[in-house]
Amino acid sequence: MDILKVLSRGTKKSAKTSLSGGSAVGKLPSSGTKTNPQLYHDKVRGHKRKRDVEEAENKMPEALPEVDFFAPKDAAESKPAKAEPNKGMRAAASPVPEAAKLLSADECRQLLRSHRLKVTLLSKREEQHKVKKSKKKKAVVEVKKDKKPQLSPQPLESFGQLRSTYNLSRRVAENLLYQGYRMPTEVQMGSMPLLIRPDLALKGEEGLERGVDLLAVAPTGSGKTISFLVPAINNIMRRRAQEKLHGIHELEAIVIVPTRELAHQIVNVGNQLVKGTGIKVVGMRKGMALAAESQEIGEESSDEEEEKAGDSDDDGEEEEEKDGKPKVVSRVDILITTPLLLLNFLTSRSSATPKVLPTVRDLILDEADVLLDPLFREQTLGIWTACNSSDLRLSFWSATMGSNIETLVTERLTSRAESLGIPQRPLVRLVVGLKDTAVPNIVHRLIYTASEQGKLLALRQLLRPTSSIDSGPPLRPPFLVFTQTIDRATALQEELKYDIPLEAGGSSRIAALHSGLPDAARAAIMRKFRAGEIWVLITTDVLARGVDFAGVNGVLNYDVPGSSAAYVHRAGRTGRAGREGGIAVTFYTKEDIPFVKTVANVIAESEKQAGKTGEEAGVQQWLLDALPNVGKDDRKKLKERGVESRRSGSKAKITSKSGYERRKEHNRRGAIEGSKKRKMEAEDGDGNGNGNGDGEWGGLDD
Ligand SMILES: Nc1ncnc2c1ncn2[C@@H]1O[C@H](COP(=O)(O)OP(=O)(O)OP(=O)(O)O)[C@@H](O)[C@H]1O
Repeated sequence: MDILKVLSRGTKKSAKTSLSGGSAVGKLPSSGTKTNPQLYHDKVRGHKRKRDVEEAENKMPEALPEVDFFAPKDAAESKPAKAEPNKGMRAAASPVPEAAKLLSADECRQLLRSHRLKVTLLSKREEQHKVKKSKKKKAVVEVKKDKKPQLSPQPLESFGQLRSTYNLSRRVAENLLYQGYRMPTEVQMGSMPLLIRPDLALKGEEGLERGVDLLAVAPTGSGKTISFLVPAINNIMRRRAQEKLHGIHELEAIVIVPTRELAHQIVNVGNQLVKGTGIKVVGMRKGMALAAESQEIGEESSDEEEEKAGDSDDDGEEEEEKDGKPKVVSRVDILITTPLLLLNFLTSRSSATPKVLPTVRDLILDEADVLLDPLFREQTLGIWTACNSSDLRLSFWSATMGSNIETLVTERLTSRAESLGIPQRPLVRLVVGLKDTAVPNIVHRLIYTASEQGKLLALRQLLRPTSSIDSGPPLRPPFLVFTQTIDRATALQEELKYDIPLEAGGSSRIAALHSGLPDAARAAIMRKFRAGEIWVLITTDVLARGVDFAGVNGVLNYDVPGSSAAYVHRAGRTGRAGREGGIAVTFYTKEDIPFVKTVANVIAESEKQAGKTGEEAGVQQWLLDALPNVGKDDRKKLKERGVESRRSGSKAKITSKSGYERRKEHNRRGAIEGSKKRKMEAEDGDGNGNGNGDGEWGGLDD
């Protein structure tokens, strides 16, 4: 069914011409056109880069799997033609090894610079001096007066190098290639060598070649997930091969994420990458227990149960434990969890002291800035403390990272080393592009709608454009709509559910997902949205971070986000992996004017980065000049609570009914309830009605 045609029913122009002029449709993220996932592939680098790309493409096996962006992962798996085109496919997909070759210091520097990759050593001054000295011994370090030293580690030029130069497990390399990736994204270029073979990536850097802790800041949708999963998997395999530990399972890596949806997604990606390696990637669930120190090991779960836990390839519709007893999962190598779930297990009452996880060597914080924000901080730090191995390697990942988070991480690493009496591992920061800006390949629109009613009208117009593209930016389904609160998400869904024509699926095409829903309902909605059954998904910030819907064409901030970081993450749900044509629209009303400059600034900065000026820009200079600055206190309040008037009261309501209609409806409801009550009281023989009754429903306060 043609979504565009149905949604534009009743318009004079054809869907093709009236919506976006035909050719633009081909460029939408949902069209699945192959794109270059590298965001910064400027032509200045010219011939060399171009040749690299051609080489990478020539090396690809012919029978690559097709990517169907909306196929649910399990459905895609079950289609033999797509999942395993022929038996020899995996063998054919083996990456072609390239001769091991390291770039010179100058080449490294040039390549990193051309991809806007900046690598900085963030360790203590004494350590910097050490590095400074090592410069004489041909180290690749630039130390400028008071500035932190820049490093130029070996960048990953192609996935083939992972095998040849960095000795990645053949199986993992094949699994990676089988995903259909052709070339590494910038964050993969910068981080994978550092995490897989620091001795090679940082050859010549005294004190760094034994490994570093990493703080990586890279745009949304730039492939951070495999950047941390592949090294984590490979490190487990390498250590076990070296120590001749075959067929064992031990919890060696933990990935902490802020939401269940993101956890399920990472489990799915992990399961693709560990196929055939014997490694188990498991998502933490309520009531699940792990083999941890100071814990009495209970009855082991059956293999069947473990298979289920490890191989679930969905959005998390697993069954909860039925008997209420915790299930001991002894066969876990990599655990993906939200902070509270794991902390609850570590501090559960079954043991007097909190449990520790001494076997964990890799602790990964995905969306680290939110995990270390006051909201999650105690929980995250609790897990960090429980991982007490002296070999622990930490990595922190996000598209946004405030300097307060950097300071917190640095201090924590120092105090951890001191309390365990171990040398502090150097901390390296990797930044792709300009920190804290939105992904450069999307379009931004900031639209003034004056009032709440105006927002509804504007959204209806976007859903069913009736004239030309001048009437609004081309926001095409499937798209996400973000509201400030759960109540508003639910109300907006109620309001819009009849806006999609019945023959197009009607109300089933629109859904609301928020943390107030049970797990199973959340998972079902995720699955349907991925499958293309839901076209408009209304949500809160619960889906703002990390969640990867490859073919989402746009994002609508129905309510302004509470911070610039929230804007970057919400907008980043479109334009994933370098896809062009994504759009982020933000509505604002009179009430938002005191706060909207935060968003306007981040849009302006992102567009400057992307080289968009003048007419192309979503925020004009005059608007930036006209909007009032947002004070520090207001910024804080906005981040914590959003726009106050939208939390409760009449302004918080989303409805197209007038105040008069709503009062009438409310009174009618009240009258029915009152009459029922009176009837019941009469039946009970209490004719006085206890003084309640009609007085309870005095109408709405507007
Ligand atoms: N080298 C690559 N080439 C093409 N696509 C890639 C590559 N690496 C990852 N991807 C795809 O890019 C998409 C985004 O990846 P991922 O979810 O890891 O992004 P992210 O950087 O973690 O984003 P966010 O900051 O929103 O969490 C995924 O669909 C993934 O399959």
